Amino acid sequence: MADAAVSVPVSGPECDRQNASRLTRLLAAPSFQKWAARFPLTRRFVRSEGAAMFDLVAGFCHSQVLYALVALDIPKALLAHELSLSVLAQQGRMPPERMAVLLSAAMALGLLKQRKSGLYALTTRGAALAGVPGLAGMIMHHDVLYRDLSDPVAFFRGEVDTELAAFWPYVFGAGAATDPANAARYSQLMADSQRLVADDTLAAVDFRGVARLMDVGGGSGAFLAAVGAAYPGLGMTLFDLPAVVPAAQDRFAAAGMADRVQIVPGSFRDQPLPRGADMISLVRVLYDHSDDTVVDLLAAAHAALPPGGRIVISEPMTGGAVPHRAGDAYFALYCMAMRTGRARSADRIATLLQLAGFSNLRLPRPARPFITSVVEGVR
Ligand SMILES: C[S@@+](CC[C@H](N)C(=O)[O-])C[C@H]1O[C@@H](n2cnc3c(N)ncnc32)[C@H](O)[C@@H]1O
Repeated sequence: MADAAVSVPVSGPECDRQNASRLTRLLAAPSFQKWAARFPLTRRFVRSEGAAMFDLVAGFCHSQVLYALVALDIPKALLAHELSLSVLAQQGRMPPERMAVLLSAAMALGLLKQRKSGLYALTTRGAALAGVPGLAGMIMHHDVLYRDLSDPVAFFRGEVDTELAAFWPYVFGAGAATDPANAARYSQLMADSQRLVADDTLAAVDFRGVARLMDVGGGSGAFLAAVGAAYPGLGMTLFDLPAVVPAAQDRFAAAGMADRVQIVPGSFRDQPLPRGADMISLVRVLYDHSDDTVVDLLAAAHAALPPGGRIVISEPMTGGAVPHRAGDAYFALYCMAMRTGRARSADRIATLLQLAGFSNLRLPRPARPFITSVVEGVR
């Protein structure tokens, strides 16, 4: 474990002892906490703050309960049948008393419930675990991020040789991302979770009047297939790495869209983007890359669009000046573990778009910031 010694300046613009001292120190004092926990006007607040603090303390156990449930396929099994402890223990190959601890933990987290008969069933939240596309896959690949975060101080200091970066080999450049098996693995994870992202992007952006949409870094085409289904007259271009795009052919053929889509293999780091589209989308692409790569990519998008052409960025974003849990306490860490990645606020993305020459920026309020947020601009 890395040492956590801190040295702070004793005075000056970087250290305000006066402000920090009064209320915060009072709140932290055990004697004040003891009094506030009993005083009728503060009692409820102190209890709920205590419970919220304990949730943070125990959050890593909650994640592992979730992981075990999914790894043991319990949500899927309970979607098909309500089951007894002994059946679940047998299926999980563990003693019933240990399975009972897991199931009680899942009940405490609101994922399972137990009938009077003793059978276990899914709650509404548990049903999401079984049914939300891509959620199980996302949870299962967290074993990698969990290892990367095992020494969090070293992680934040940048001293960990993170494993997550190897899961997304293109962060090391297009030349490192030529293995089709690896490309298929990450593309499947992305495609599985794309439906919700596409739903929220379609709700935030009006694609009417667009003749051709080019999805850059479009993976195996799940986003274009969703937009193409909603806008039957739309022409489409998919641009992604050569190891990735072959999977898109089958998707578009199965959706009866093959004649509407042009598939262009290539790397936006090494070549200009194809022209001919009047709208470009970048869905969950910018946050994989450093500012330098993003500046070049947005300039390439600007060059590829005609005047009046539109650009849409859709990806999970941070809260900027108002940090939020999904963006700032999850995606920001995830992107950091990818090494080249960086979660950005909508304002920061809007600034980068402006620097690339885009105007008329739109930042619609996201419906579900943990799924995606959107920023739109016009060339
Ligand atoms: C996180 S995935 C997102 C895929 C898809 N847009 C989605 O949301 O499901 C990032 C995509 O960018 C592609 N990509 C990364 N580097 C690239 C490059 N240099 N040129 C073209 N595509 C690239 C990857 O192959 C991958 O499909």
